[in-house]
Amino acid sequence: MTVSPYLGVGALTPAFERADAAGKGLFVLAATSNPEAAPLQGALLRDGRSVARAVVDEVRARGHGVVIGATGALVAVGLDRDDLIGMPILAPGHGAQGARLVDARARFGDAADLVLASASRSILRAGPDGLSDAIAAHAAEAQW
Ligand SMILES: O=c1ccn([C@@H]2O[C@H](COP(=O)(O)O)[C@@H](O)[C@H]2O)c(=O)[nH]1
Repeated sequence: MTVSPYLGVGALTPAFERADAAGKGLFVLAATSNPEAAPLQGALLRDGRSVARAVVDEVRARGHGVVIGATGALVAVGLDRDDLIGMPILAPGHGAQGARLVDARARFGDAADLVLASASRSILRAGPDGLSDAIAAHAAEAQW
């Protein structure tokens, strides 16, 4: 499940606890793929970290995953890909939003090992008859 930290990561404690009890994981929005996000998610806190970095740090401490879009530059939201190593990452933005699955390793480096790359419209628009080919083509690109 994907959840928003806008009320503070601590406010998600009941969701973390519920997920932990079920042996599941949450993805917390940290650096989303929409271009409007960067000014907010890249804003600096009093301790010098960006909002996105603080979300990543707090979610890592709780043992869950983050949403890191595949589109904009990580540096624009105060992130380095090495900050993400070892965390489950849900990465939307592939396909219709412009990011290419073949670029995931270059974008995420060693953090790519735990990237769950998502693409929806670029597969669905193939329609029922083209769906399996579209999935196969995307899967072929997603070899990192
Ligand atoms: O940062 C984010 C977080 C969520 N989404 C959602 O993912 C899918 C993307 O669909 P595509 O067709 O692959 O673009 C959509 O439901 C978004 O609301 C996101 O795009 N970016």
